[in-house]
Amino acid sequence: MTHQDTFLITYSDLLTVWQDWLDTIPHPPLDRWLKQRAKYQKRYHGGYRMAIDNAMMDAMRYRQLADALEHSFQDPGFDDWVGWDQSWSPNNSTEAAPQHFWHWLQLRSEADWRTPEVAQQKARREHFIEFRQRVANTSDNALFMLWHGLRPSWEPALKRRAEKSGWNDDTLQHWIEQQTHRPPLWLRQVASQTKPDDESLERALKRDGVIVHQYPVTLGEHSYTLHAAEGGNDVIRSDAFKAGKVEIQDAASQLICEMVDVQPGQKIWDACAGAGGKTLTLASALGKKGAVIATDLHQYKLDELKKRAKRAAIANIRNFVWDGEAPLRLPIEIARQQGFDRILVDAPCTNAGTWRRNPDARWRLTAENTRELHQLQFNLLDRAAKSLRANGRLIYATCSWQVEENESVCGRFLEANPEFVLVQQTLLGAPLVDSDTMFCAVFSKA
Ligand SMILES: C[S@@+](CC[C@H](N)C(=O)[O-])C[C@H]1O[C@@H](n2cnc3c(N)ncnc32)[C@H](O)[C@@H]1O
Repeated sequence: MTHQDTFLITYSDLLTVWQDWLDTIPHPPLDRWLKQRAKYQKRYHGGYRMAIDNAMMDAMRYRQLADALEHSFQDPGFDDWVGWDQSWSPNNSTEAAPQHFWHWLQLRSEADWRTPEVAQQKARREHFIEFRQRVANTSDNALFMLWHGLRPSWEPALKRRAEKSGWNDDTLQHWIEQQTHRPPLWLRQVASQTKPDDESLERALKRDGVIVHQYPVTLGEHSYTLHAAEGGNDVIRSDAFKAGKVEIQDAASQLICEMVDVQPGQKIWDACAGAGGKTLTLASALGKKGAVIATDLHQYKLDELKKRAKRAAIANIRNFVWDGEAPLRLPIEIARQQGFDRILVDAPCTNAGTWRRNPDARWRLTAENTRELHQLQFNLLDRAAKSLRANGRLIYATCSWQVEENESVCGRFLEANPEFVLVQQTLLGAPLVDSDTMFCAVFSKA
């Protein structure tokens, strides 16, 4: 049963929340905006708030498709979706009037919203069924992508991804289908540095009514057991979470940390640490020996990292701002050992691999933005690399599937830094795992 089944959303609420979001310029990330909004809109709480949030996420996924359905309803033979996409913009779409927009969305997401009758309702429903049939029978990737909430003009970039990762047509289609729904909430057990772990994650969370499932994942020659919460909404209210025994971290992020291959006693630099999702994982993998230096462009993110480290009782993290404009001035103990043993560059990116959780991020993807990020990613990797000691490992990661942000950056880096060798580069997460899609490359230095 979905939340829409239980909490019937009124049309006026759908319109109000959506219009408020459209009027908030520049558009903030939708999930953060919804969370903020819920603080002062007390009317939307509990299950009703979740139903509204889900409706907004669906609207975000299928906003282009709703316009396409309206367009093809007015012009039934139309099929040049790549051409149509080029003149479509999420910021000035004029195709579907609000009542039609929500009608198409309701059909696509099979939701039980209380929307009003629309003119030609029967003909519209028939058109929708016929369109869905066309998608089921099509070999046209552009139409298939449109139906699953992806812009048809991204097809060449996705094809490049499929080629690089050796995906066949079924794998590509599976990845496209995955983009229509959220992955589960992935969890990581935090190894305490002060107390031995006395119980499993499953048992600790079960007391608070959260069911945890185990998933075996193989990465190269290694096998790992990852955990995901069923439903997941109660995790942050659980005692285990409050006591810092469990962190929420996507499966692909956890696999990136595995690829860092932390060994006790090492000195690690997490160069784009943000609020420290990966820093905490690396620091707890070190145990009591070794240290992580966490840097980021933004102090406020590092402040959040400090709070999280305190909650998890992790003491071997130092942090300060690094803006990536020049190589890092090495702290004295790192200079003494002639550089870090491991450097992770978890670079800023388009976040194209996180569209399942953040459907709004897809409408911010542009070729220009990708080009600018490619340059920034290369600069950060190239400058961070200067701080690695001989025989150390440099790890480059993004949460994007785009070749231009990943393999292309790595290729350019190798050309500029012949003392480095590429050990491995791979996409992590979806389509193989039900999670976000990320990229990770490991370099060693002679
Ligand atoms: C992908 S996020 C890092 C996520 C983080 N590692 C985690 O696991 O939660 C990229 C980070 O790079 C930072 N960043 C952006 N531009 C930067 C720059 N020029 N120098 C250093 N960090 C930068 C951003 O503030 C952001 O926190």
